[in-house]
Amino acid sequence: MKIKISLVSYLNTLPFLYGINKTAFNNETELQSDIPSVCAQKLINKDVDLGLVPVATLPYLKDYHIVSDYCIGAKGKVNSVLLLSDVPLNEIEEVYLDYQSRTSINLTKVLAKNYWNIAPKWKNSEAGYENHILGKTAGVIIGDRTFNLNKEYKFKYDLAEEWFNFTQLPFAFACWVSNKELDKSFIEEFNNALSFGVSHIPESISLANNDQVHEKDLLKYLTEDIDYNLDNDKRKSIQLFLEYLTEITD
Ligand SMILES: C=C(O[C@@H]1C=C(C(=O)O)C=C[C@H]1O)C(=O)O
Repeated sequence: MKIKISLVSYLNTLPFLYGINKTAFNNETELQSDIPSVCAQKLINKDVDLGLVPVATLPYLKDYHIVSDYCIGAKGKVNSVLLLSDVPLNEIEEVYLDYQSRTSINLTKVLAKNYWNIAPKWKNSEAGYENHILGKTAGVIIGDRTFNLNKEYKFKYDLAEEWFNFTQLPFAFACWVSNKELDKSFIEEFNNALSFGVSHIPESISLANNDQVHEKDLLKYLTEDIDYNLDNDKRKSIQLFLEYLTEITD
């Protein structure tokens, strides 16, 4: 039986995709490409065995295993997870929460409560909500859509940078998680594939099917902004974030 994998459909997963495709490994797997909130739901529902899922999903999984030393993380600015606003933090009254996100929308709540000391009204969103970010209504936007949008707003808060200023720690937005114990040899092979991809970032860009962003900017984003290593500081950061998350009720 093939192992079913859901991975995030954003440009920052190209190195992972490249690694999986370039190794013989893809014969053993069935890949599905989804927005992060759907990756999360599929892993929770057991529609897939393994996923690159938002870390905020972890408390909702009965049995979970972080199977890899790779993640979608950042130390300081990530540039693709933003709170966008026409007004500064202390004037924001409402915040649209990106329907594609699970981690960043919760990170926004954690930072609002513990670091920014603001208590705006949280609003769920659906496709097209970007057009309603206006005046005192701000919005969280993640992923590829931020590349062209962020010039349009006067205030732009980078959530990985804000988290770093708050905790002095890097952040991991998503990591590779299985909802069951997987074969050791599979995990090893899988990590080799990811490692191959992460060490071939320039080549992985050839998979991009996106005219939103120039190749040069994409290379900078994948090599300087995104940090793929799930090191000890990022693991510590995930634990700290999950602790803060238990205090978030709305
Ligand atoms: C940095 C990013 O991290 C993403 C943010 C996620 C979230 O907020 O739930 C989930 C997956 C990550 O890919 C991004 O894709 O821009």
